[in-house]
Amino acid sequence: MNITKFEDLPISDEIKRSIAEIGFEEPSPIQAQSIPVILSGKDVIGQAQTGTGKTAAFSIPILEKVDPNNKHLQAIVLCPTRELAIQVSKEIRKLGKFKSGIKTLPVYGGQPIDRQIKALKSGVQVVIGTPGRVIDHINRKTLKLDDVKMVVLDEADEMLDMGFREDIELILNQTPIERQTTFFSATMPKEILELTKLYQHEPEIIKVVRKELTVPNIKQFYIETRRANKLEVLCRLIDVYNPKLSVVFCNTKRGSDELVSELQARGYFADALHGDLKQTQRDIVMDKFRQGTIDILVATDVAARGIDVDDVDMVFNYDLPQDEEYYVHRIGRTGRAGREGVSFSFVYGKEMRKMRDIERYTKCKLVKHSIPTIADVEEKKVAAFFKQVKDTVNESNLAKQINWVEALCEEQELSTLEVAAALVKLAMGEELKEEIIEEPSRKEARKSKKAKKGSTGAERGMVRLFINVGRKQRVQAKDIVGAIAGEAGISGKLVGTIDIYDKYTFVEVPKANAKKVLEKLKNVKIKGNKINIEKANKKNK
Ligand SMILES: Nc1ncnc2c1ncn2[C@@H]1O[C@H](COP(=O)(O)OP(=O)(O)OP(=O)(O)O)[C@@H](O)[C@H]1O
Ligand SMILES: [Mg+2]
Repeated sequence: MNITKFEDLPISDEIKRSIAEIGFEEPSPIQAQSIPVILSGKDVIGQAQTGTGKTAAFSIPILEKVDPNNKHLQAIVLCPTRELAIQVSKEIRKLGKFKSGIKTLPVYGGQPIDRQIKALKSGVQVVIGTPGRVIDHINRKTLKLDDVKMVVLDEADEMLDMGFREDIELILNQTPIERQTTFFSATMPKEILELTKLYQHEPEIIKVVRKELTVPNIKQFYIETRRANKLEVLCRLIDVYNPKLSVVFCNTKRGSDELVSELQARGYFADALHGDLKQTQRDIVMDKFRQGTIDILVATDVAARGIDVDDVDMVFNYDLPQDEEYYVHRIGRTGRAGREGVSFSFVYGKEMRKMRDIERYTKCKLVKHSIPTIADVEEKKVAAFFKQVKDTVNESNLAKQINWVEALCEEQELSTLEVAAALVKLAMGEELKEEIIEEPSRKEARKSKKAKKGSTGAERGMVRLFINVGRKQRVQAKDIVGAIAGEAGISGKLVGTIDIYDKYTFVEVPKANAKKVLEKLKNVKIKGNKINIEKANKKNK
C-alpha cells in the first residue's frame, strides 16, 4: 500500500494535531516509509535526500514510544553539531506539543553544564545532544542510560566516521543491548553501511533516494574563476540574483573570517559561523540569520549538515568541499521541503577534476555558468533604483522638489534630463568598478602549470600524507609537525590545513622515506591521543 496521508499512519491524535498545526499536509516518502517500521520496533537505516523531512521521520516514533509516566531517559538523538542538536530538539518539541508529560532537552558543548545538569535532574525522557557532551553527562552520572530504548544517529555517516566513532561506540555500548537503533542521513557510503552492522540488529534499509543523491529542485551551477577573483564573482552573483538568504561555504575558519570582513567592507550583511567562535556567538549568528538580520552566512562545514533555515535560496561553494558527501549536504541547505534553490560552486584549474568526482558521486551534472558582467550588475542595480524612483513619484508629494528643480534648470540653464542624470549618479554612488574578470582558459591553466614545473610536491620528490586527528582534539598545525618530526626524525613540512571540524590535515614528506615514515607514524600520539595517518589518495586528497 502506498501511504500518502498522515491519517493512514499508525500515529496518535496528539501527533496528528501537532502536524496539522505545523502545517505538514502529507508525509514525505521517508516519513511514510519509516514511521511504521520504527513504530514496529525494528532497527532502521533511513536514507533520503536533504530537506525531505528525516527529522520528523525519527522524531514522531520517539514521541509515540516514550512512556510519559516513566521520568527516566528513554531516547537519545545524537547529532554532529550543536546547532543541529538545538534545531532537532525544537522540532521534537513542536511535534510533541500535545503529548503531555514528555520532556526533551538539548545537551551540547559550549553551554554551561550546570544548567544542563539542573534540567536533567527534573526528569528528561528525550535528550538530543552532541556526542562529547553526552559522554560528559554519562561520566558525571547525570545521564542514566538504563531505561534508554531508542538511539537515533542523525547524520549517521558523519557520526560513524573516524572523528566521532569512538564517542558513538562508547555511548552505544552503555545503552541497553535490546535498544532500538536508527540511523538517518542523505548519504550512506558503503563503508558506513558495513559498520552499521556492528551497532544494529537486522536493520531494515529504507532508501528513498532517486538516481541522484541531490534533490532535483536545486539548480546546480559551477563557475570557473581564479582565486583572486572569487570575491568579486560572489558579489556580482549576489547583486544580480539578490537571494533572500544565502550560505557561503569556505573550507577554513580563517578563510570564512576573511571573507566576512571583505563582504562587510563592501556593505553586505554577512557573518561567520565556524568552530572557533564561542557558543554564544554561534547562537547569535544563527539567530540573526534565521531572522534575516544578516542575509549571508559564511560558514565552514559546521553548517553543512542538517541545518534547516527557510528562505535559503542560494548556496555557494566558495571553496570546493574536500569530500563528495559534503557537497551533497552543503548544497542541501537550499531547496528544502520542495522549495526551489540554486547552488554555485567556484572551481579553477585542477579542481575541475574534483568537480567531476562530485558529479560522478551525486549522479548529477553541474552546469557551467558565466561570470556576470559589470553590465549585468548595473542593469540590476539601476532597475532596482528606478523602481524606488517610480514608487516615490507615485506615492509622495513632490511639489516642493519640482519647484527646486525648475529653479535650478532656469538659473543654471540645465535640462531636466541633465539634472535627473546627475541626481541618479549622486544617489547610486560613483560608477561601478571597472575591474575586469577574465575567465581562465584551459590553455592558460596549462601554461601556468608548465611555468611552475618542478614546484609541485610530486616533482620535488615529496608525497602527501593524510592525517585524521580526530574531532575532539584541538590540534594545531605545529603540534602535528612537532609530533611527526619527534617520532619519525624527519622534518615534516606542513602544506596546508583543511579544517572540517579540525579533523583533517596534510603533511608533505620526502617520497624516498615515505614508507618508513608511515610505519613510524603509527606510534605517533598528539596530546596523548592516537592519530590516523595514511598516504593521501584520491578520496582524501
Ligand atoms: N511532511 C512534511 N510536509 C512539509 N514539510 C515538511 C514535512 N516534513 C518536514 N517538513 C519540513 O521540511 C524541512 C526539512 O526537513 P528536515 O530538516 O527534517 O530535512 P532532512 O531530511 O533532515 O534534511 P537534511 O538531510 O538536510 O538533514 C523542515 O523545514 C521541515 O519542517
Ligand atoms: Mg536532517
